[in-house]
Amino acid sequence: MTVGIGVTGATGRMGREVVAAVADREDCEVAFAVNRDPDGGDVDGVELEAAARFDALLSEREPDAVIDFTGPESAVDYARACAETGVAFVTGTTGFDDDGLAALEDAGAEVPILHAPNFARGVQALVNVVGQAVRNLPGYDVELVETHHNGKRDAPSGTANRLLEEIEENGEFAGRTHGREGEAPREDGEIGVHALRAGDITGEHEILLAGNDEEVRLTHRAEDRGVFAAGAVDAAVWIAGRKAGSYDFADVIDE
Ligand SMILES: NC(=O)C1=CN([C@@H]2O[C@H](COP(=O)(O)OP(=O)(O)OC[C@H]3O[C@@H](n4cnc5c(N)ncnc54)[C@H](OP(=O)(O)O)[C@@H]3O)[C@@H](O)[C@H]2O)C=CC1
Ligand SMILES: O=C(O)C1=N[C@H](C(=O)O)C[C@H](O)C1
Repeated sequence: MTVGIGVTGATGRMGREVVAAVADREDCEVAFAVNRDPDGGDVDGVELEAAARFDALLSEREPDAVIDFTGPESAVDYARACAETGVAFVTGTTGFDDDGLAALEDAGAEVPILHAPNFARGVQALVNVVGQAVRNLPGYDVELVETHHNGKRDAPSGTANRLLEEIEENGEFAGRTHGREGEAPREDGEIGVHALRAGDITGEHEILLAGNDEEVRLTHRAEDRGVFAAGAVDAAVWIAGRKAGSYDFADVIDE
């Protein structure tokens, strides 16, 4: 079976990668690719359609899944449209507020929804090991540094927030300190969080644990956005045809 995939934000940094990743595989095909101002253009030879026609395209082309890397507002709109038409929805978009996350959860009651802040398999491995490191090193100072390109909207990154949740679940901490300035000595138990934005850096996350005259640095560096696109396409192929529910990238990897 060939999995038909609709792509949103198709002219974005990630949308382009997703179209290319789908085209590279034999088990799926692009059902449609939308952006807000298609202007007769294409991505990798795939004709662009107007995002305003998204709902109509779901009915006309009947994709098995949609892959979305856009912004939190549009991702929620796209998820709702998929829920109404019975199409599975995979989103790598980050920066959702609580209402946005709740809207994705609601859509998951109608169709399969998979939301992951990072589709790199190495990041999933990092999430798994960071909890163990924190458990093994109680009382060590923890700092997280994430570095991304200068066009990124949200900070800290979705991945950083996921890693912070894992850190907090596995140790006793006083809270997060976002950057430091002026008279700002480190408080016991705080987790320092630092977001760097420069150039076209794909995405780096480092957790530093220090104490007891030693330091541990756990680092993931994505060298190409293709790694995220490949994971998202794996997720779309995996989710197509599944029952309604809210899924995670760990479900794809662990199966
Ligand atoms: N989970 C993961 O592995 C990864 C997640 N991301 C996340 O993916 C998202 C997109 O990142 P990136 O590709 O770099 O961003 P870009 O800004 O390069 O692209 C975003 C695309 O989304 C579209 N878009 C934005 N807002 C709207 C809207 N209101 N309605 C319709 N379309 C909209 C834009 O479309 P148009 O061209 O029409 O303006 C644009 O093509 C971010 O949230 C980022 O954090 C990024 C990389 C990996
Ligand atoms: O915006 C990006 O580029 C990325 N965003 C994701 C995030 O916010 O964690 C994942 C990746 O690091 C790239």
